[in-house]
Amino acid sequence: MDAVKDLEYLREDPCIVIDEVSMRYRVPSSEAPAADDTSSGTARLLRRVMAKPNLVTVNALNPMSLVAVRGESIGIVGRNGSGKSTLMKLISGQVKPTKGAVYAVSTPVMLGVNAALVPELPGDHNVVLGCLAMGMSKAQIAEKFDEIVELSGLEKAIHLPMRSYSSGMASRLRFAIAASIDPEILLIDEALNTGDAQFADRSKKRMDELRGKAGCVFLVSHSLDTILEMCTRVVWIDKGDLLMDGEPKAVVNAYKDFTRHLSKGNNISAAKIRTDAMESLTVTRVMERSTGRRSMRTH
Ligand SMILES: Nc1ncnc2c1ncn2[C@@H]1O[C@H](COP(=O)(O)OP(=O)(O)OP(=O)(O)O)[C@@H](O)[C@H]1O
Repeated sequence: MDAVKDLEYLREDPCIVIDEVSMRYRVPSSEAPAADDTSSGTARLLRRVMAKPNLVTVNALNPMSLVAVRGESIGIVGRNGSGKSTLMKLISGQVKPTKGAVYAVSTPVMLGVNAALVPELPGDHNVVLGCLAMGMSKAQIAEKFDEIVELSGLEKAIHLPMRSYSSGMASRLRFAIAASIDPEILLIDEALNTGDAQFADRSKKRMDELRGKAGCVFLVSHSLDTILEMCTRVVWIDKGDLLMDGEPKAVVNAYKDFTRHLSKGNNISAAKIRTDAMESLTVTRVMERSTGRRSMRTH
């Protein structure tokens, strides 16, 4: 991820600039490519299983630009597979875009996944490792250690190897480690939230504190109430396309309307809502450095 050096040239006070970013995955597919395969049933299936898989392209995100300014809490909504997590991974630098670039004023922290931990080591050793990986000094780790262990709620299990943890316990530890720093850019992907009810309460409290301190927050959630409660701006993505970007109520209502039509089988009216949303989108363009790096929004 590149740092933006000349941010003062940009409109407003950006934390993140997403410049014409797109993401394509190449994945093996078992679908038979050969149209001339006339064999049927098991013979065809066997042929497919034995054959070298053909690679297909998945367009996870089509080119899109966004500028997130300081003080914004941006919710990302969309159907399953629409590209929300991919966008978060691009912002956090976990994956590189196929095209375009993401610029950030500081390293974005994705809650719960950034800590690279070692399953063979006990939880407390992993706390130290995870904190070092996030760039904390020994003194900072010593200061935060008890807080992290307490937030994880692992109690005596903190001394056991991580490989003996349930997936919920492991994600609690990762969350507690990641939440120990106060990032300027905070990313929360609700899909990663696998803790139980008691932990959900504790993590929500810490998340609220972090949101309060962060310069800018991105939140992916299927809970539209959570989005409305927490966000100052909402982005709707569908099948890799940016459809809407704006005031939370307006975007959430349009998205709800869209899914309501889809669930009733009104595909044509749902498609119209999609087209209308896309046509009235105000597109962000990040202009070339030679013209003075600026972002502007045009219809
Ligand atoms: N590592 C990967 N390799 C190949 N394809 C991927 C990969 N990750 C995601 N995809 C594909 O990219 C598209 C977008 O996926 P993504 O996980 O970003 O969607 P999402 O909006 O977060 O979905 P959900 O709401 O179900 O979590 C999907 O078609 C998915 O199959």
